[in-house]
Amino acid sequence: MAVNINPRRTPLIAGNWKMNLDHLQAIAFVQKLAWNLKDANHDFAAVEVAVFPPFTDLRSVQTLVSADKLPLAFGAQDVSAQESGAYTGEISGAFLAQLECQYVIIGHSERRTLHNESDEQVAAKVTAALKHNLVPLICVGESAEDLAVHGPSAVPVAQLRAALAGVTNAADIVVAYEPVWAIGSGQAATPEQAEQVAAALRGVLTELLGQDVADKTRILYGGSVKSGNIAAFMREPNVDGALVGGASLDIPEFSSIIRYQKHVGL
Ligand SMILES: O=C(CO)COP(=O)(O)O
Repeated sequence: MAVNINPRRTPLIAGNWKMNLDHLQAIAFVQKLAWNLKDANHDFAAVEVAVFPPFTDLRSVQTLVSADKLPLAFGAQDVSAQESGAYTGEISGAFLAQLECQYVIIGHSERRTLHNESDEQVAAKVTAALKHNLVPLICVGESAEDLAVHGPSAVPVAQLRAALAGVTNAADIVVAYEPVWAIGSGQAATPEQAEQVAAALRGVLTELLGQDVADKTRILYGGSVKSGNIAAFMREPNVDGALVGGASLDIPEFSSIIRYQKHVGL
């Protein structure tokens, strides 16, 4: 099996906390995670680590990361397509940039399904993120029904095409392939399935943004990632990391996922 050694793409292990951990819990969590990784001599340049707390935690996380110079990236779980104004409950990319967020998750399946987010809204949010130099972490993925009807790649490919509608070829983006049926189900995709879709997504990047951008853009797999299955995903040539939900809330488990190279000797 191929080992992921593309030198242009630093693997990224990202923790999507969803609606978990308040700002006080976030401080304790991030501190412990950083200590745990430091104790384990984690090489952050070799495998980047990012956390995605709820909006209300971001200021606390920013303060901690900055004061203690923690080598952790962080971002928000969503962003408004709007800049400012009468949009009750929305959060501008300008505010996230002020909080030194590096990333923002856009188009997570929970936003698409629970909040009816359309491909057009996802594209507008991607444009808004890039405007503020936030790296959009664009989520795509098929439902179980899509999988049965269209196979694994069709819907994620169409979603990525739509999300990139306003993107020019200089953009720094991250793509996450998260099959809806694998999220929170304990039933991850097989590494082969993830690779097949990731390769198709890289084809879309090549077509729309050019070879150079496609070569350096990280494509993550998400959906029931655990310490026990991460290494097999990371062996796939087009899988450059993981977007981890439930397992990112358990420090030893998340740390073990981040340190996947250690326990498989990659
Ligand atoms: O939705 C996810 C990350 O964004 C995946 O969640 P789980 O890792 O809990 O399956």
